[in-house]
Amino acid sequence: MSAAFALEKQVAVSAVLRACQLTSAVFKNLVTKETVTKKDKSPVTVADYAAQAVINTIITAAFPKDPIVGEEDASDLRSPTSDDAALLRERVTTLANDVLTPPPSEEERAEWGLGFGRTTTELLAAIDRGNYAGGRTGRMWALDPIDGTKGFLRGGQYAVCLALLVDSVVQVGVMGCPNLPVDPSNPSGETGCLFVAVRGQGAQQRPFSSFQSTTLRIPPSPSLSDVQFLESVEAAHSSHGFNARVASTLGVTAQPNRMDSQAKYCSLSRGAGNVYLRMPTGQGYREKIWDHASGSLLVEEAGGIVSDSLGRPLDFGLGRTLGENFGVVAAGKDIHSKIIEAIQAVKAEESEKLTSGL
Ligand SMILES: Nc1ncnc2c1ncn2[C@@H]1O[C@H](COP(=O)(O)O)[C@@H](OP(=O)(O)O)[C@H]1O
Ligand SMILES: [Mg+2]
Ligand SMILES: [Mg+2]
Ligand SMILES: [Mg+2]
Repeated sequence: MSAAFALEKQVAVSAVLRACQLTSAVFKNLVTKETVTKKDKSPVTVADYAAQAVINTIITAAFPKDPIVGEEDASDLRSPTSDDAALLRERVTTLANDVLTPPPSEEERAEWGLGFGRTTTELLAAIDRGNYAGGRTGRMWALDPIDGTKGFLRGGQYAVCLALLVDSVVQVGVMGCPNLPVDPSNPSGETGCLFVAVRGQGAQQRPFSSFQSTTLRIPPSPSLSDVQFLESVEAAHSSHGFNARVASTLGVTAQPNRMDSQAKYCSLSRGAGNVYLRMPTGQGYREKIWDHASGSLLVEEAGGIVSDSLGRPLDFGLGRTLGENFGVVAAGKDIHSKIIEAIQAVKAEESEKLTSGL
C-alpha cells in the first residue's frame, strides 16, 4: 500500500517545480510594465499570475473536485479596455504555456494536464479557481504562487508555496525556493531547493538539480546568546523592534537574519536560524493561510513547534486568513516555550509603560 497522500505529494511537487522554472525565467528579463500594484498597494507580477495559472491548472486536472485558496485573482487582467491588461494577459499566457506544454517526465503523468497549451480564457479561469473562501471542513489547497513578491523583485528570497489541507489541518506542504542556497553553509554556491513535508512522514529537502532528498531535523538550539532569529525584511510585515526586545530579554547577542518569504520556515527546518518570530506591526492585518500553511507543516515535521504569540495553534479553518491568531512563532521544541514567555514579558513591560505614561 502506498503512503498516505502519495499522489497529492507527487502532483504538488510537479506543479511547484514547473512554476519555479517559470518564475526564474521571468526574473531574468523582468520589465517594469510587468508589475501591477494591487488595491492593498502590494506588488504582483506576471510571474505571480502565471505561476498561479500553472499550479491551478495542474491541481484541477489531477483533482477536479478540490477547491483552491490562492492569493491572486484575474480581475486586474480582465479589463477589456486597458492596453496594459491585454499585454499582461498575453505574457501570462505565453509564460504559463512555456511550462505546461513540455510532456510529462518519468515522475509525472499525462492525466495531470501536462503536455499541451491552454487558451488565455482557460488560464484566467484557472487563476480564478483560487477564489475559494476556505473553511473548517473538507479538502482544500492553499497556494501562494510567489511568496515574498518584494524579495522576488529585488533578487532576494521568495518561495512558491502549495499545501493540501483536510478538515483545516495541513497534510502536505511543498515549497520551491529558487534563490535559496542548496547548502546553507555555502551561500554563494548552487541555489534552488525543494522542500516537501507530509504529516506523519517527515520533512525533506532536495536541490532542484537532483532527486537526492535529505531528511530535515531541527538540531538542538544553541545557548541563548547564540540563538539566531529569522525575520521579514519588510518592517511593515513584522515588527523588527519587538523582535529585538524579545531577543534582548533572552540575552541573545546574535544578529537576526532578515529574509523574505516562507524561506524562513525552510531555513529553520534545516537548522539555519533558530526562531522565526513574526509580530504584527499595527492593528487590523490578518495573516493569510497561504503565507503559513506549507511552512508550518515543514517545521512541525522537522520536529519544531509553530504557534501564535500566545502559544495557541494556528487555525487554518477560519477562511482565507488566520483570523484571531496574533503573530507567529516557529522554533525548535527545546526553545519554543522560552520564546513565548519572553514575548509575554515584553508585552507586559510595554503595557506597564503605557499605563505609567512613560
Ligand atoms: N501588514 C502586513 N503584515 C504582515 N504580513 C503582511 C502585511 N502585508 C503583506 N503581508 C504578507 O507578507 C508576505 C511576505 O512575508 P515576508 O515579509 O515574511 O516576506 C506577503 O506575501 P506575498 O509576497 O505573497 O504577497 C503578504 O501576504
Ligand atoms: Mg502578494
Ligand atoms: Mg505570501
Ligand atoms: Mg504571493
